[in-house]
Amino acid sequence: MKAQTTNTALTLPSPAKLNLFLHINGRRTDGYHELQTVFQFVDYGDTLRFHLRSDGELTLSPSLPGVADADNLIIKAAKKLQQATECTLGADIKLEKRLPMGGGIGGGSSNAATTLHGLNQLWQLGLSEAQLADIGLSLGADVPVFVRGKAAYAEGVGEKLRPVTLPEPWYVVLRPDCHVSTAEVFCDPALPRNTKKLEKLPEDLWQLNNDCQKLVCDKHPVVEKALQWLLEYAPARMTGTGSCVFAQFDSQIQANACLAAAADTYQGFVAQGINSSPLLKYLNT
Ligand SMILES: C[C@@](CO)(OP(=O)(O)O)[C@H](O)COP(=O)(O)OP(=O)(O)OC[C@H]1O[C@@H](n2ccc(N)nc2=O)[C@H](O)[C@@H]1O
Ligand SMILES: Nc1ncnc2c1ncn2[C@@H]1O[C@H](COP(=O)(O)OP(=O)(O)O)[C@@H](O)[C@H]1O
Repeated sequence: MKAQTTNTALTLPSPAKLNLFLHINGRRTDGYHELQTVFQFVDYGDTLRFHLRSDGELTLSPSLPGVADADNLIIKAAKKLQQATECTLGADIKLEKRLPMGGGIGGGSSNAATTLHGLNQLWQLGLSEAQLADIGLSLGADVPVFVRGKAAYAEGVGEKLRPVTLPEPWYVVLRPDCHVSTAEVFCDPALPRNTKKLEKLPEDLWQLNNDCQKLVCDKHPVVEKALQWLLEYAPARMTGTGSCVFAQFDSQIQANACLAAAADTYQGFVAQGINSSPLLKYLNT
């Protein structure tokens, strides 16, 4: 993506993330779950273009199918920022959506984080990354890691972040033809919620699990099928609460070959794991 920055317009990337493992350690009194996970970004995602308006209005185009603009995390993030800073400026926002929705790759949360950074810059608000991450947390547990832009070992509800340096392999990410709601997974009585807290991250994260995987695979056979298909090729697992599944490869050539073999049956993409979000490169801070 080419950087296009003027005083009145700004184009920014909005990458996906993978949860390399996901442990659920307990449930808080507010219903949210304590978890441990490692987030890594991939060099594949949406693009957002912000154009300054002086009248305070916020517009989004195109709208997402099935999501009212007022419920879109992009508009919600922009409104939160206006409220937090009493800013009277607005923006026309264009969204180029590539990431599947409800796939556990954090597209909505990433869009929210890119919007917070983008408008902070366009409106010259001068909020710190920590202030943006705080606003982000009120929009979703996954937003802070996208605001910080560093691969991280996360605890709490996903907001206590410690940057980690991971290998940057190639991934095939497949999107089985089903939408999994994060809230539904966390409400399910069959979800395991008492995995013992790790004291220390092991070197090899493949020896850990995604605690949501079995439940989602049992409920959605298409997810189980896609996972079994990938496992024929490489170590594979589900990301977040699904439905996307991913497999890890040493080279882009191997990953492309796997995706090509999947193409008749599954939609998906190849991307490299990256420890620093491409968003950071475009910010003035
Ligand atoms: C669990 C993860 C792993 O990355 O799942 P994915 O959404 O990526 O699949 C995320 O942290 C999700 O983050 P995010 O998608 O921002 O979640 P939120 O909008 O805050 O919450 C959606 C719903 O999930 C439940 N929820 C979410 C996070 C958490 N730690 N405990 C929960 O119980 C809550 O019931 C909440 O109503
Ligand atoms: N900008 C957005 N992009 C994607 N989804 C959004 C957005 N705004 C709101 N949503 C809603 O959030 C839900 C979860 O989206 P997403 O973040 O893509 O999935 P996940 O949390 O599984 O990774 C979507 O199904 C959609 O209803």
